[in-house]
Amino acid sequence: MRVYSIPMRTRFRGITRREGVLIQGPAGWGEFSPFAEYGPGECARWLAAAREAAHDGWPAPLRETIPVNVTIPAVDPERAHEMTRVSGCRTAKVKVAERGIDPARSDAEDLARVEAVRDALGPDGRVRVDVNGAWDVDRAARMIRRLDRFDLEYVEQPCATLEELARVRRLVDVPVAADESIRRAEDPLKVRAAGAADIAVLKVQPLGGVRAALRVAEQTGLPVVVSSAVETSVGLAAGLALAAALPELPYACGLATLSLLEGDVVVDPLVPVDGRIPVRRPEPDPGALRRYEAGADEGAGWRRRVADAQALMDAPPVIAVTRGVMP
Ligand SMILES: O=C(O)CCC(=O)c1ccccc1C(=O)O
Ligand SMILES: [Mg+2]
Repeated sequence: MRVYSIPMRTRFRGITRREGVLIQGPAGWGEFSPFAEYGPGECARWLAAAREAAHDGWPAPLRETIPVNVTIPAVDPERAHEMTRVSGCRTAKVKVAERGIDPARSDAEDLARVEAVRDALGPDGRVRVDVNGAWDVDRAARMIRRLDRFDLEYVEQPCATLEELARVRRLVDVPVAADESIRRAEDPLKVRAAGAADIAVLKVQPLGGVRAALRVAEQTGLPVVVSSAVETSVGLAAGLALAAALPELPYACGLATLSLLEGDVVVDPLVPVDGRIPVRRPEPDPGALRRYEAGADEGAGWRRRVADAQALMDAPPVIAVTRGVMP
């Protein structure tokens, strides 16, 4: 087990270093990198994904390369333009509604950032925005209409609840994608029943592995966008395996996130070439693992997190009988 700590190039979700654990098993390496605010219950699913990678491997791929979007954090318009241009991607996902700033200023900055990204891509590029649930229904309807001046492919998680997503979906023409409503929900399948989304954003670690995510894809019946949790190439490889195994892949995936990190644990990172990432599984490099090895305190904290998640996974499922959603 190796614990890594890699500085972020750009602040993302309020974090400036990405940390996690890499485990090795007979099938290869797996990544366990839940964000700091996730408790043991959620972490157990992230650990199941790492165990699948290390012990079972993944279903056979149906495609050799995966089209991807560049991910643009809440940066100024000049930086957003530059990041889009150098990515080589023809689809961009722009983060909007950054927390902790005054809404009027945030709305103006979001419009300027999306305008810059549209300018960098030209008229045939695709632009989607990710709100991470920050808007209420009125602000969502108003902002989606204003941002759609720059022609939006879809809007990801405009509001926090399923009920709000369903209302926004009826108010605007831009398709709605659900992310947190799937990845942090007790029952990811409620999204479809609620009529809350046109598209499902699926992430391997929060859903408990490639096979678990494939089951969610099948059961929601919605078109899927595979996205990363901002992982090293070890974690990204699992996302590529999911994208490669899906029967249909109509959208570019959010797997081009390595450029948000200052480095990686492999020597041949999973980065896009002409907007696509080849489906492969690079091995961690001993030198890179040493370079980004976490300090003793962080290492001890992560070992404890793994042990806590492990204990929960091995314990008998106390609530399984009342849930009725077990596969
Ligand atoms: O989808 C992408 O383009 C990149 C991944 C991404 O945005 C993300 C990464 C880590 C945590 C949350 C999110 C998110 O989609 O909200
Ligand atoms: Mg999202």
